[in-house]
Amino acid sequence: MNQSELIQEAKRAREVAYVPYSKFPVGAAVQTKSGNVYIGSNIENAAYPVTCCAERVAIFKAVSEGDTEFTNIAVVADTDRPVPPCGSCRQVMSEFFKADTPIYTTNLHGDVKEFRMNELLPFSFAPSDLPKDRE
Ligand SMILES: O=c1ccn([C@H]2C[C@H](O)[C@@H](CO)O2)c(=O)[nH]1
Ligand SMILES: [Zn+2]
Repeated sequence: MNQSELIQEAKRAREVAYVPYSKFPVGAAVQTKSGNVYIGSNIENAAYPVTCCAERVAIFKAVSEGDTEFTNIAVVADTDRPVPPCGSCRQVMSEFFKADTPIYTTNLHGDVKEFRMNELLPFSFAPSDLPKDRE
């Protein structure tokens, strides 16, 4: 799936966002090496902090299917500039994405800004930072 098709999938996900509190729907679509595409939308909760962002829903759907090798992701919201993924989602992306994995951020005006993983979260805490001598 090419960039514009992936963005279309993210827009489709945005349509089913569960956002009764913020009324701010976000959509994401992530693609894996196996060629599968997983879509996610933000899912809010009356206990507000329990909310999960669209990006993490999409990534967790893939990982929960054993599909953990990602090639790219698209994120869309109705923002003036292409919507920047939050810090928590960047950390989750960094667990699975390579340093050069493309992240397409966009909005409903058709603005697209492409980043690499290491641009969105440089000097990230990584699995390799954990101590190795733990049982
Ligand atoms: O990149 C982003 C930024 C925000 N949100 C969600 C979280 C919350 O439901 C709403 C407002 O922050 O948007 C996402 O899903 N992705
Ligand atoms: Zn987020």
